[in-house]
Amino acid sequence: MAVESLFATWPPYVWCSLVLAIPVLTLIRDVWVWMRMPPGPTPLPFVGNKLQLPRSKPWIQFQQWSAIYGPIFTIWIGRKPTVVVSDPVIAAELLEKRSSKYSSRPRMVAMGEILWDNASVLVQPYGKEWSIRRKLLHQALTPKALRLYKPVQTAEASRLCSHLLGTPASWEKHLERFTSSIVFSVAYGHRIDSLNSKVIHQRFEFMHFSASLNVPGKYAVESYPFLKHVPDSLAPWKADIKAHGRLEAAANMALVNVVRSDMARAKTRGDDIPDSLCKLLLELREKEHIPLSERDFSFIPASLFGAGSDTTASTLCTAFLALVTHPETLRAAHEELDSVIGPSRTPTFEDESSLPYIRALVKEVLRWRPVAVLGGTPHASTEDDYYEGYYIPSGTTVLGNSWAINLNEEYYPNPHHFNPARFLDTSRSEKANGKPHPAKSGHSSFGWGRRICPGADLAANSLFIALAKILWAFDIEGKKGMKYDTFAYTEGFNIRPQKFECEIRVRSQAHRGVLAREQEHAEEVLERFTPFEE
Ligand code: HEM
Repeated sequence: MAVESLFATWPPYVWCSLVLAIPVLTLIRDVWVWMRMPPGPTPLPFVGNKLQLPRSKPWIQFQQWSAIYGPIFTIWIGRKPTVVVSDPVIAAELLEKRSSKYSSRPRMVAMGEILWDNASVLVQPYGKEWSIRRKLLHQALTPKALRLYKPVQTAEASRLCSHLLGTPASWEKHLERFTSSIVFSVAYGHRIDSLNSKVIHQRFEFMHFSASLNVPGKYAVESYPFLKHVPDSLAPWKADIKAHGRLEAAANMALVNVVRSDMARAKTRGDDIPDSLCKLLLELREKEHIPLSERDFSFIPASLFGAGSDTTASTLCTAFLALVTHPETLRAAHEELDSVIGPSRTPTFEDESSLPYIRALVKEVLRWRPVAVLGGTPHASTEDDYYEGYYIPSGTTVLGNSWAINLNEEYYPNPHHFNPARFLDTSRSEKANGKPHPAKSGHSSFGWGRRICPGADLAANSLFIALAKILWAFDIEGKKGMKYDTFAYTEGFNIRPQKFECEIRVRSQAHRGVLAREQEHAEEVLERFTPFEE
């Protein structure tokens, strides 16, 4: 008998049982997995913990759950498990020591696959395509390459001080321009003179659009990825995303072409053009085969703005909030700068090793309020694994909750107290200093293992030079009678303090004179980095 005629002879109750059996068996499988995974809030069948997740600041709820369920717990988004880690040692064990299993990203169909067509290193799954891009980024961010970028970082920091001197009330905008200009100068060898430049508007539009795709539940394609194969004519949402993707790719390629023509002019007319990440990669591309299309190649320098500008600016905003609310740290910084540098010049990178307090202050800012509050983009596992007897199936999303990790009392006693000194004397007792953190940096704000932020040293250099010069030049204090809330932060993947006002005053006329002199020198350095037009 043919199979079809066999099915046709089945009575309806067999069909009904079969239809019922699918969800029941799925549920039994889910319960079986759930029972073996790290414990967490009890999920509902098929819905998971979706209804228990707060709309606002989930990292706080996650921190509270870690107090109940332990430093590694599971939550379910529908039928997909997410393991949340709140302890730096466990994060290092999974995401670093076992990084061959935990270095992928959860699938992001709308953003990673439809918009960017898998060109962006940030959301790319672990594998060959990712490692080609990652290797190129490393090649252009080696310690030697980082030294090439220091003059522009120094000059931009002097310029930042001069802007703060002129219009202190616009301090947040000045910080944003500073980090945007560094990112563009490092990526393409062109500076940003104003946040109104076209290129900045365009980048912000791209960032807002990609962020708008990442809203849970907005696109059915995230739960049913086969929908990405529906023809564009039947899926206007998809055609719209693709159109945005084409615009972004064209803009990225246009920026690479700017550098290409700079290099051509340097060859033919001997123009003196600055070193940039894009230039280094184009030179490399001339020497060796890089298996990336023109479009895919152009996403590498472009990744610097999305990943490095807002994060660094937000960290500087946090530094201002910390200084305003912990004035004793401003006094300690002034003491160090006055004794090591004195009043007749501002600090430079050469002074870094003689300024331990400023270096500790940079680390403490990164720890105190981690901008990538949930560890940036989540990791995903690619093999089944066990941790302390708990099962972690392949395909699990793994979130390092940087908020809970960086504010973990066991490692950082009195964690909400902004105290750079905790990074100064690491030989102090565990009671005074907390348990030692597994990373050399002493915090987890740049992520973990093979996916750790490739721009960490570049960002740390920007933070150091900006804060060293600002602290040398200014008093930063709270406004009289104004109350400051150190928990008032924005929502989103990257957080920054909600807008606040503060007093920024130059420390003396002598300091003002030095700033003016150094500003002149900075303009000379920056001349080579011709600005993008407004
Ligand atoms: C204070 C500033 C910054 C912070 C706090 C920060 C933090 C992070 C974090 C937490 C991650 C995810 C790491 C992980 O998955 O384990 C990340 C990834 C990344 N960051 Fe940064 N970042 C900063 C600045 C920069 C800069 C200046 C660049 C420019 C080169 C950059 C480029 C990237 C890229 C390309 C990735 C994706 C890496 C990958 O998926 O393989 N970041 N960053």
